Amino acid sequence: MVKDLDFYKKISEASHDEICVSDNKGTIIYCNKSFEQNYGIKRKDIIGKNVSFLMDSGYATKSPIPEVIKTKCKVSLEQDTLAGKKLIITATPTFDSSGNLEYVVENCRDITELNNIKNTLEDTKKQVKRYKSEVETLYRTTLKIEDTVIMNGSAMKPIIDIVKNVSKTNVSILILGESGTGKSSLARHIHYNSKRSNGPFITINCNTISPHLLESELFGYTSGAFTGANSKGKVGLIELADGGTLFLDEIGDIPKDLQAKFLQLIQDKTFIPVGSLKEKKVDIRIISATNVNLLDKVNSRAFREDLYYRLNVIELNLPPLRDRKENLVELIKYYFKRYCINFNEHKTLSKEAIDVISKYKFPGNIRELQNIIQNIILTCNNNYIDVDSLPKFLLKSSKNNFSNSDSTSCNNQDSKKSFDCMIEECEKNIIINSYNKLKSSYKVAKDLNISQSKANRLIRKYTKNI
Ligand SMILES: Nc1ncnc2c1ncn2[C@@H]1O[C@H](COP(=O)(O)OP(=O)(O)OP(=O)(O)O)[C@@H](O)[C@H]1O
Repeated sequence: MVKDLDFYKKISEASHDEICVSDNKGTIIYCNKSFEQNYGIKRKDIIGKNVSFLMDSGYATKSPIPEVIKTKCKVSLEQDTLAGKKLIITATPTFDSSGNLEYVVENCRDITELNNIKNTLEDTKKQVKRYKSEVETLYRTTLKIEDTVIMNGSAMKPIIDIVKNVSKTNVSILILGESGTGKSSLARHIHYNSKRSNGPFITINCNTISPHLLESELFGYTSGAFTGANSKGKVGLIELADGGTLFLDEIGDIPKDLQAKFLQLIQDKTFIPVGSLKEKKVDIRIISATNVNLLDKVNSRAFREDLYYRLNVIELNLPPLRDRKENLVELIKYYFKRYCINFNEHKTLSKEAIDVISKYKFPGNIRELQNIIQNIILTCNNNYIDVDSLPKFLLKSSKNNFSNSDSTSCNNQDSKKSFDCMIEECEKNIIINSYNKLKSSYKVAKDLNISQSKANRLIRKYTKNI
């Protein structure tokens, strides 16, 4: 059925997209209603004028029509109008029966809203990034996570040298050391000195999340993955670490059934959320830490050997504080100054007092040192803190350490006696340190895994003069 001109005019007028037609010289001969809205100009003011009028009078910044006239080909471009619209214009040539250019038909889509959505999305992405870093800052402040890492001294030098070399790479690092030696602090130090420092630093403590929640907390889950799950699904901690560092603390406590999933994560940086069939990829650096002997766990088949070697590309062994003499002195000075500022105290610690404190064995490492320094600042009434103002257990431990070396040398002639004597001295130090720290025979028994009657007997034997 042949339709009349009115029919085509109606269609063109109803079109949400702009339609504009010029002749082969660029003179506008038709435009629909959307054109008026896009450019903020009445049809009567443009029809019969050359398209260049739009640019000359500032209604538009460019037009594809001159280019189509020149090339006789279809041209598309993006443009901003005086009316504040963002448009995508496609101009197509039409030809007469002899192949000569007859008209240029412009079709134009308003993408202002789409563009706004795109900008909002970008803003949201930026905000998410900002929130991530704010959460990290809050987390660090709430948990009073210390940023300063004091790593001077000969015992720490080999570690610092390795850290300098590996910080800029993406290799996996395994940090070993007793509790409180600074494994988490070192992991953060590596992250904040790496190319990933602007990305997130996410810590997962493998023994604090309950084993049946661990997989979904780490790898996330899809909607309806299990009863009680959030209906929208949840992004796991591993995905939150994308672009940054994932710190796996207490790595030795990863349940055996999750170790294969971790192996895939470390090898290919991919994982499958709980309840999903689709693999996800993340860009992460993995640092792990433990205070247990992981090789023992490998030997007893509690820890996968292949996972152990993937985690342990670089191994850093943090020595206990008692083996870091120069570092220990710096730490005493640093924390004394820091806590004096915190407590608004103006106190000084004598050189001799520092010497006595540094002879203590610090079984609880830096964490114990922090407690002892706070205790000294808050319990000592003098502003100048000398040896005689220090807690008794520090003086005792300092004397014990001197007498230790005496007893060893004086018994050198009688090797049997010397050996027994050394064993006794060790026992004495362990009991005194534990009792001074825990102040209860019940806790000492638990700490040292001995019966309470044995703990009582040894405490009586070694502490009668305290
Ligand atoms: N090199 C350092 N200089 C100054 N302070 C440090 C240093 N290393 C650790 N600390 C501080 O010592 C405390 C214990 O450190 P951290 O938590 O890193 O030890 P850890 O070995 O990870 O302990 P755990 O095995 O119990 O988790 C923290 O308050 C930390 O800020």
